Amino acid sequence: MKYISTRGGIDPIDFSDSVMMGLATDGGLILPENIPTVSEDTLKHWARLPYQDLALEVMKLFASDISEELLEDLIKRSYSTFDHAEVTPVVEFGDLYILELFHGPTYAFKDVALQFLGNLFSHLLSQKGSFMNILGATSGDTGSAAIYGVKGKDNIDIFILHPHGRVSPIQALQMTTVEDENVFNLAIEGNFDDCQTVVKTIFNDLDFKNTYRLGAVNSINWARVLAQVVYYIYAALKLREAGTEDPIHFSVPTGNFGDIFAGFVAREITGDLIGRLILATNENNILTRFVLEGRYQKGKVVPTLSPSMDIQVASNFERYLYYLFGRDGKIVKLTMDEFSRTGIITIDKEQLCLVRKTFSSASINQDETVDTIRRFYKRYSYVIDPHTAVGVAAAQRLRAELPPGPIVCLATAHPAKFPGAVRKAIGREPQRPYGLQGLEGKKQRYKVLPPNVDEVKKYIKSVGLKDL
Ligand SMILES: Cc1ncc(COP(=O)(O)O)c(C=O)c1O
Ligand SMILES: N[C@@H](CCOP(=O)(O)O)C(=O)O
Repeated sequence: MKYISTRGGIDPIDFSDSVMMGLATDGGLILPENIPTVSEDTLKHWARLPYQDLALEVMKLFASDISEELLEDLIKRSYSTFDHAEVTPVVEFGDLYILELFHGPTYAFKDVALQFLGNLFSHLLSQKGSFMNILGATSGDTGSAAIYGVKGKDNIDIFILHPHGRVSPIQALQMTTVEDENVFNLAIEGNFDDCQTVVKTIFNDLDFKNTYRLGAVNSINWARVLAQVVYYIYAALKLREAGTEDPIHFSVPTGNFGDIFAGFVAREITGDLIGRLILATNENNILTRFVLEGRYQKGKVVPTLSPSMDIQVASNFERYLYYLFGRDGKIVKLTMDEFSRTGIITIDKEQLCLVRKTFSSASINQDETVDTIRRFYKRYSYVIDPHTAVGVAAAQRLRAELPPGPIVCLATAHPAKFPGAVRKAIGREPQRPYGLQGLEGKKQRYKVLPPNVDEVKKYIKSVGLKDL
């Protein structure tokens, strides 16, 4: 399998090179040259596999330059840190299913991909005898998951930008209390979009990227998306094995469009197994407006109770546009250049029809989010986090307009990461799992910086060029 850029400006490269490249050197996002599809017989075989074995089957379709033995070892090690034997179990609640994605070390779905990516980076770097400075932006969860994926590894330093004061206090502590010397937290005086813009601008400075050997942990890195494809297929096949014949719909709390794009890829691979993808947003609803109106128009970022989704410019949306625009890199490039100038992308009616065959969408406000946590708890004695609640509320609102089929809601984070929102809903904070206890007593390390590319570069330069 070879990899290309959404903007058509790179020669095809191998999986390993695409992982190291992160953002494509032409400013686009990396995608496989094609998305393989599998037969019904293969799906029947996959349905009987444990999570790790399924991950191997799916990933080997895309990582053809990595030996099966190595891939298997990376997968086994990556998921040995999870506290559930099934890695991402599916739990039934009345007419909905919850796909629990928070059993990894930092209690959010990001661990599924970042435990794997941390191990993959480490392997590729030691093979080359090389070193990498990871640069990433977070609205709360990618940061800690990436840090936990690489902390203490001696061929990697990691620089994570988070919006100062705009992630939950526990999310901030998860990042800033890590003691390993290869971890650098930058608290940016701005919002997540500012952090992401700084990171992407720095990646587009190819001299700087090469000199400082920058690597990406955000979902601009294709390996992130790939690892997330697995749990959609795993959950859908679980329901298929349990006797469901209709296509399985997924409700996905969405911000940067990485997770739901993984759902799109899973849907392409598996034919009719997966039905509609419900794109659930909070008040930062640029993507909902796109699905409803065919217009992708930047607004202002609004802080909400689901802060990890407080995003306007969705990084992976460009990957979807590539498919929507008939895999034409030139059109994608023109469209993205236009978007940089005007802040608007508009599609025609035919394209909007295509969008709506795949996606349904709803925007859920904060009162609805709190109410959903409350009602779910009252009915099932099960606490969902505010991001998951956005997905559950969207599923409940849209159910009547979907074709027949069960809905699986992605539980993207453990509720204990967002005690404030949970307290609002049920009058008490959720029980903290072991890994989130005692954070407040620990020493914090972070540097406050303005949302300024030169300041961030200066900081990286001051600590980031190791002699090997
Ligand atoms: C808990 C949680 N839910 C949902 C999302 C949205 O996912 P994505 O950015 O892949 O759309 C995020 C952030 O990525 C998150 O941290
Ligand atoms: N919500 C994310 C934002 C970054 O998204 P990514 O999937 O591109 O890493 C976060 O928690 O940081």
